[in-house]
Amino acid sequence: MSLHEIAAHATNVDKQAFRDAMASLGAAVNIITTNGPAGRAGFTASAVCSVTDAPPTLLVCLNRSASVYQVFRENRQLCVNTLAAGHETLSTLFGGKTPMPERFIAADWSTLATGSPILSGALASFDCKVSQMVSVGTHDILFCEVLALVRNDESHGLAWFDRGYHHLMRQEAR
Ligand SMILES: NC(=O)C1=CN([C@@H]2O[C@H](COP(=O)(O)OP(=O)(O)OC[C@H]3O[C@@H](n4cnc5c(N)ncnc54)[C@H](O)[C@@H]3O)[C@@H](O)[C@H]2O)C=CC1
Ligand SMILES: Cc1cc2nc3c(=O)[nH]c(=O)nc-3n(C[C@H](O)[C@H](O)[C@H](O)COP(=O)(O)O)c2cc1C
Repeated sequence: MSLHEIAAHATNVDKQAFRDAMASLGAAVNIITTNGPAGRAGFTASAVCSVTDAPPTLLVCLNRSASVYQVFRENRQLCVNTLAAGHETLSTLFGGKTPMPERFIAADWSTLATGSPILSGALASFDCKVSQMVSVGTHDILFCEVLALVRNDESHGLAWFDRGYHHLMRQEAR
């Protein structure tokens, strides 16, 4: 019996029950981009989290069956672009099935340290090198060390909650 089979037998919680419960965890929405020897690619991700500030590191969970997987695996550098209110259409474009050139043509991009695309108007863009990749089930966890970043403190935020987009308003100036 493989480790995966043991894990599947050890729980009575099926995939759908897990997803239904996960739909109640609100999360930031991000477009993860890369450019390098393997080419340019990008996808939408809510599975992004801060790991440590020394060295500044975050993690991104990427499904190994995604069309973009090999490009990210080979480039080993990426940018986490945290989306702002108004980026819903862009998020859906990068959320699957759309050819890569059509995804990128829909917005303005620049570069910072690694050459990965930095999205104009993102709330924050974290330009990173991938320091470690760990496989868990269907996904790889990419640990990403932040080499450079830019912030935009003007726009409101965007959250993915209950399978839909929601705007997060900034506090009034205090
Ligand atoms: N971590 C991931 O890989 C995520 C994938 N998605 C994908 O986006 C599409 C739309 O998602 P929803 O409308 O939120 O409905 P959904 O019912 O597919 O997912 C509900 C929640 O379950 C979690 N989830 C979904 N698929 C997952 C996966 N393969 N591995 C780990 N967690 C997963 C996420 O927290 C998601 O928001 C689906 O195709 C889904 O697979 C969405 C969010 C996270
Ligand atoms: C709101 C939202 C959040 C998503 N979060 C993730 C994620 O965290 N990890 C992941 O591997 N895929 C996630 N996906 C799915 C990927 O964006 C999608 O599989 C990716 O664009 C690759 O699609 P493709 O294989 O058609 O190119 C998410 C999709 C949406 C709409």
